[in-house]
Amino acid sequence: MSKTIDLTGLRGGMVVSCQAYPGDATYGSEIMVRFALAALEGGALAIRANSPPDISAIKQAVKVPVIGLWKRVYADSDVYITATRADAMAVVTAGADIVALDATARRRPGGESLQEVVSYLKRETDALLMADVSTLEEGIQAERLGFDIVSTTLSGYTPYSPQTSDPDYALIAALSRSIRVPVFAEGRIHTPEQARRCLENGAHTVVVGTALTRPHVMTRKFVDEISHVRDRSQVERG
Ligand SMILES: CC(=O)N[C@H](C=O)[C@@H](O)[C@H](O)[C@H](O)COP(=O)(O)O
Repeated sequence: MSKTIDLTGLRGGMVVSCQAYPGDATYGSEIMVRFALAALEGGALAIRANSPPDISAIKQAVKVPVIGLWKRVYADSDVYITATRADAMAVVTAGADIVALDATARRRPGGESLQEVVSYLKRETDALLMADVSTLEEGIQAERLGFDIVSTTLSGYTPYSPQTSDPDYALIAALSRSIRVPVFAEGRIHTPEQARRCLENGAHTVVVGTALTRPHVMTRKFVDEISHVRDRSQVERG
């Protein structure tokens, strides 16, 4: 699959992000493939995945578009989602149809500029480019640089964007009014109602991760919520 991917096929639909970190009980490419297959059974139209091994395993198991990224920590930069040209190329080589990259204006590892990375990928690959942004300005700039999709992924994860527990509906709406490329709503979408509200605010497609593919995080949310009641009833019982 290459640039022939028709993004209109994803309009109004859902992407499931299948990611786990070393140490998670769900860590490992085989399990990510299972999550991806389950997502497709449920009607997801594409998969988002992290790291070349997971991308390649999922690509072999599914026919839908795969959005790939590679999260890596660099000592000289806060950028960690497909931070370098080399990381982006590894994602493409693993088979991603769409490469997601941090598209903030922050300094990148080794001082590479976002513009250089985008120009290089446009010249050397057929993959579509998805800009993970945290503000309206970053989204507008990403469209100017030639990104094919802008996603609200990083809202709440840069120090200068709103830190909320909800999806950033305001950013989704502002981007949808201001740019022509498809706007994906991503980040803290935990319920079907929230996903629907993202679309009602202008999102082209919604991306859901944690609520579906990080069961330990969701379990913790339940446990934390009910623990207040349990603590109270224990105090009352003496
Ligand atoms: C900020 C960051 O690093 N986001 C990552 C991007 O790939 C993933 O950890 C998220 O799971 C993904 O964006 C989906 O969001 P949520 O898991 O909230 O549904």
